Amino acid sequence: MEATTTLTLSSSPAAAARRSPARATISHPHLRHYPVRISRPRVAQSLASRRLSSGWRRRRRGSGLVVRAETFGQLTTGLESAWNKLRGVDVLTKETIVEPMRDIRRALLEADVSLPVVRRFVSSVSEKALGSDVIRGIRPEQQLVKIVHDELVQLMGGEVSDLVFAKSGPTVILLAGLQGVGKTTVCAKLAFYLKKLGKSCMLVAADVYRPAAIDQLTVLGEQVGVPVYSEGTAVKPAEITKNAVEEAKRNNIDAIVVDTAGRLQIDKTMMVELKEVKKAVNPTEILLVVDAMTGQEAAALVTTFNIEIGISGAILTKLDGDSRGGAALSVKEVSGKPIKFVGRGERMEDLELFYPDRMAQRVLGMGDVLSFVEKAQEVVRQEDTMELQKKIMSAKFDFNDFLKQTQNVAKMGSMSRVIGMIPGMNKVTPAQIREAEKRLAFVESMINAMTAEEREKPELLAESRERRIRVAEESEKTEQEVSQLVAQLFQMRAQMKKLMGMMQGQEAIAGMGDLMDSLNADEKAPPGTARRRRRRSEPPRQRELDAVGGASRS
Ligand SMILES: Nc1nc2c(ncn2[C@@H]2O[C@H](COP(=O)(O)OP(=O)(O)OP(=O)(O)O)[C@@H](O)[C@H]2O)c(=O)[nH]1
Repeated sequence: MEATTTLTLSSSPAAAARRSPARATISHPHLRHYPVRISRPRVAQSLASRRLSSGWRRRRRGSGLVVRAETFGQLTTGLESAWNKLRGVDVLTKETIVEPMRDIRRALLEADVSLPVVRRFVSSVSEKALGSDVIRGIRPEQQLVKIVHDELVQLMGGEVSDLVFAKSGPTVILLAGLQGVGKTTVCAKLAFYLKKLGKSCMLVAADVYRPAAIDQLTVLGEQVGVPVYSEGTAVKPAEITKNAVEEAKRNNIDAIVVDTAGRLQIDKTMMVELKEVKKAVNPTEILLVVDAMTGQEAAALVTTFNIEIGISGAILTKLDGDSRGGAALSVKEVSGKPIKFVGRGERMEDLELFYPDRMAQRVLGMGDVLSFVEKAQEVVRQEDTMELQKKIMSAKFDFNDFLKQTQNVAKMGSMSRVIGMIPGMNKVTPAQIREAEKRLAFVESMINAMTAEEREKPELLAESRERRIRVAEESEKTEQEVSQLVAQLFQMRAQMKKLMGMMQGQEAIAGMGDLMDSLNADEKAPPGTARRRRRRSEPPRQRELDAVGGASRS
């Protein structure tokens, strides 16, 4: 059964002249889940009140983190109160997430995301928050930031949706959109983008109702250095576009971008005209240009155009303005069509591919926390911990584990930027971490020179000087250095027992500090010193130490 759309428009000519909002109620079977109320985009308002943000604003939060916020300042702040509600909370539970979820819901609604989208989002975040594992060293609020980030990415379509190019013949990109949304500017920006990709391009003036639009396109074409195809205002847009495709073929042009007429509101003539162009040239891409400042209305518009003519995606303009975020967050979810590009200013280079991941980071303004959580997840896998715990319990911590742990500490080094954020880690200085990274290369070469058996049974090395000499020769280190490494492993076994007690919660990361001490300890100490120091802490097995100590002396 073919779907039908009913548009009920109510706007007096006088009101239209004043550009007051025209209301349109869409009823369509596909919109069952997303009842939307469309009002004509607040074009005049958005143009008049455009307050361009001055780029990134840096703010320092109470937590001591440097947080960045861009256009979605209000949304970012709203979400921030959700994280704040988790201060002092140890774990995410049904009870502890009630308040933060309420804040997230409020923040999204205030950002003009439609209610059904917000409901689904909040329920999905709650589910993930309750089902998430406790990760050592990560505070509940940091965990929630990460969950919300991942959900935002999904909400916006997950992956970047790049332009599609025709397999043969010129790629035809048809642009549609209401008046004043930035369509003509986008035409030129796209041409600029295509040129950067090394594609030849031509602009097509198919807005036959406004001679000024043709002039504007001609000027912009000159600005970006691409030809503009025009047949004036007397020919039908479908005809012009068809002829333009032929012209592009003759001149071996890779892509054409077609500028069509914008209207103050969705009307039948506009849709019919677009359908005719579509039928005449079968465009590779049909992109609807929408104004980000219109919030969820932008998402509803994309839905309507998709139902009416079938589009391949949307371009969101004026994201540098007062956008609250609703459009960027809702378009994909509501319409099923991806946002392909975003406009962030009036210059030709201000058009970028839409990356859901980057956008989510911008919304949250917490890139640092996110990369920290990701890195910590990578470094401190729970399974690894369990495995390590078992090994320590059975005193089987060997050179393979030693290497893994050393690598982990070095990995943490790459995040020394956020070191202060890690509970218990602030006592480890970035300089120490850098030292650990250097040490890793040193240690790795010796461990690589060991046989698999020696790595698993360090006792073999402790008991045999020949083995140590062989490892030293193969790794181009001194025998003394190898002896020291072996001694260090046994020392670590002893210290690991201490670490075990701290394996749960934040304390475990603090244990990394001990690990660091252990790695750095005795590094420059002469053989034998390690032994004395060790006696002060928990002593490892005497036989092992004697063997290594003896080896050092021998
Ligand atoms: N700040 C900002 N302004 C933009 C952006 N894109 C377009 N504009 C401005 O928006 C105004 C309208 O852009 P046009 O390209 O003329 O819009 P249009 O959709 O072609 O309008 P009609 O031709 O009337 O249908 C111009 O002043 C553009 O410079 C953007 O991403 N950011």
